[in-house]
Amino acid sequence: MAQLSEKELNSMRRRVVTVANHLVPVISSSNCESIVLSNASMNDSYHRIHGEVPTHDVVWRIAFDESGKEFTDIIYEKAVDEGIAKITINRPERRNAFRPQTVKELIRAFNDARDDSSVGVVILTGKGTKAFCSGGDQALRTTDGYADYENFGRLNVLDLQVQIRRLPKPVIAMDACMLVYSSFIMGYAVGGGHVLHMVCDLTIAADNAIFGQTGPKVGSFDAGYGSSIMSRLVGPKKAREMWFLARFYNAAEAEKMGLVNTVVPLENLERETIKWCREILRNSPTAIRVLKSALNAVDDGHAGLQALGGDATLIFYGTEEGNEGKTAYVDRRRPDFSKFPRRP
Ligand SMILES: CC(C)(COP(=O)(O)OP(=O)(O)OC[C@H]1O[C@@H](n2cnc3c(N)ncnc32)[C@H](O)[C@@H]1OP(=O)(O)O)[C@@H](O)C(=O)NCCC(=O)NCCSC(=O)c1cc(O)c2ccccc2c1O
Repeated sequence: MAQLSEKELNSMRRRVVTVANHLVPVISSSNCESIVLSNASMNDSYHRIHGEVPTHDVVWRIAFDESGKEFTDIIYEKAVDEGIAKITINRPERRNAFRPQTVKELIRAFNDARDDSSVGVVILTGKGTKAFCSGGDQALRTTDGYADYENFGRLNVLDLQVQIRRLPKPVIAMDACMLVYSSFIMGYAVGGGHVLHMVCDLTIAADNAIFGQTGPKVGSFDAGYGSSIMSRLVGPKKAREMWFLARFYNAAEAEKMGLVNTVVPLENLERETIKWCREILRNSPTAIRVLKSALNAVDDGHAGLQALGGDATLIFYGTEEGNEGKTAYVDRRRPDFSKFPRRP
């Protein structure tokens, strides 16, 4: 066999490292232990230049909305010197069930996170160790939705779902739910709370999270995103199973179904979620923005095209060609587009 030159050997080594870099660390559903990437796979030029994702603890500070109003049903925080916002549903005594007020506050916080250009990723989670969110507060259900301080009902969580879907920054559901109950452990992202995590871009689940729809058991259903996005995530047959039987699924089953991105031990949940945030924040915000709208576009019809089209306009405004049109208008002269190529 012909001897390989040193150059060929180096080239082969580089190819092996490149392939290794595309291997994703596997989380075993049974024991949820991370299989750590070998050092070799981190020895490429990207990692040499960028180094490891930092693992230091986040320092959170309480945030307010643009009018400085205090929140009652949620906790809104931003990481000091990092582009991460965290929104926590704060009704642990109701398993973080939401009422209209909760949803109004969530909408204000998400609006703020969208408008704050220092924020690049938003985490949505639930307070305490027992639930991410158990959906609409059934004690406040009326004949026309959910009512707290008003004389009419609302289904305003539907507006929140749309807001998360269209937010031009990734939203990560952090399912930190754990309930130590006698000798077994469980936690809940169910009903409208389950829909909220599905609408988020990514879901990182604790190993003891529990997922499911309850609607048909309590005389309710989400025939909007709760059905269509679920069908996309888990496939039409599983979606029917989830809705018709209204069973609960553990984190390993949810991962297998494609409902969540990864499952980690509860004690690592926030650390892992922050790591994902930091990895995202290293990347081009515009690339991520356009990718989010592109990934949604085909399912979102006119609204999806509008978001993707808006991103194209946003980028075009930053070009010399786009600027020539505006400048000519302001200067009251004819625009000269002749210098711009008509690309193949
Ligand atoms: C989540 C549970 C499985 C947890 O069970 P567990 O045994 O651990 O705890 P308890 O059941 O004892 O609950 C403790 C405490 O919390 C109260 N609580 C829990 N969830 C809710 C809730 N959703 N609403 C009101 N209160 C809740 C519970 O009553 C206890 O209070 P105490 O005073 O007794 O201590 C279990 O709690 C559970 O199954 N919860 C109900 C889940 C559910 O059915 N959610 C509603 C589904 S429908 C929905 O969410 C919905 C909302 C919308 O806005 C829509 C809009 C448009 C279309 C569809 C919508 C929709 O379907």
